[in-house]
Amino acid sequence: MNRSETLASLHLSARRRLADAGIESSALDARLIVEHFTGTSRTDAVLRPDAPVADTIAREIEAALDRRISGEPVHRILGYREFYGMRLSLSTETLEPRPDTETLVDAVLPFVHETAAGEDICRILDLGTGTGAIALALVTQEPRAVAVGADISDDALATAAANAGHLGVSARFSAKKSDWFSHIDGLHHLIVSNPPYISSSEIEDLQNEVRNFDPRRALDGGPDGLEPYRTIASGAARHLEKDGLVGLEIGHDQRHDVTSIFERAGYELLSHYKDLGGNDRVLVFRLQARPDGSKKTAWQRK
Ligand SMILES: C[S@@+](CC[C@H](N)C(=O)[O-])C[C@H]1O[C@@H](n2cnc3c(N)ncnc32)[C@H](O)[C@@H]1O
Repeated sequence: MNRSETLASLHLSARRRLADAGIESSALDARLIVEHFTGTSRTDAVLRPDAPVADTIAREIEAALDRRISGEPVHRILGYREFYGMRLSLSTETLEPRPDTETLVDAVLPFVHETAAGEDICRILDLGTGTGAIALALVTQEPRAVAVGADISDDALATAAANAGHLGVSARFSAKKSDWFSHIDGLHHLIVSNPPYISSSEIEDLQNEVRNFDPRRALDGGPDGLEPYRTIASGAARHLEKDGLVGLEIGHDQRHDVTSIFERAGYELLSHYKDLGGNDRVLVFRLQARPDGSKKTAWQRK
């Protein structure tokens, strides 16, 4: 790039560099990078194409394009990713939240609203919270909801707490260090989790962008990818309110395995959901045992 750049020339050269390097999403990634480092929007690119861009900024963009070309995902370079309409900061030990995970939020949100309407509160536990994505989406959508976001990573917990602060929901979100349930107290109406669910041996086959930039601890579900589900199935009942639910993201081929793990632990599958790509992605369970004969709520009968 030469050193007397305008917004339009930078957009064009960035797009060309990424396309020439064979980056699949070159147009989008180039736009996101240029907008981020110049602090401009799509409207600026249309209304002020000749706006001059300082050399220092052009050099930052060049460095970001180099990182993208060497395989780093664009949102890692930007340091944030949008999830459920929120801008969430990322850090070294957080997974980039994925659009598929929004399916889990959509699946449990009606229950969160219903519980909050009936109880004036809905207590949520998000196991393996990462950036806080799932818990923060739920508490921002339901003002009476409160959430504990648990993770084993200090870095992830600090990031989740900072994200809660930026979203103005710190009073209703607490980040808690816990090895799954090890440091969790109290009863929750809803337990949600998108645990690591890739088998250890499959991790080496993942796309470079996932394997090299998402933290291994966020991906590795043990020898068969199911270990975290076994741990959650065996511990959840001690932390669930009566009539509480467990909502889980799963790998596309794990519906039957995860269902039998939870059925063996005394749960029944209430519903399952596919992601936008048509893959099995979310399971919602409730405890089978109902010794007091209490009825399912309207939401649970749907
Ligand atoms: C697939 S990521 C999900 C992150 C986030 N919930 C999301 O959906 O974007 C799994 C998360 O589980 C956390 N984790 C891994 N092992 C854990 C454990 N033993 N106890 C608690 N959290 C754990 C990882 O640090 C990571 O943040």
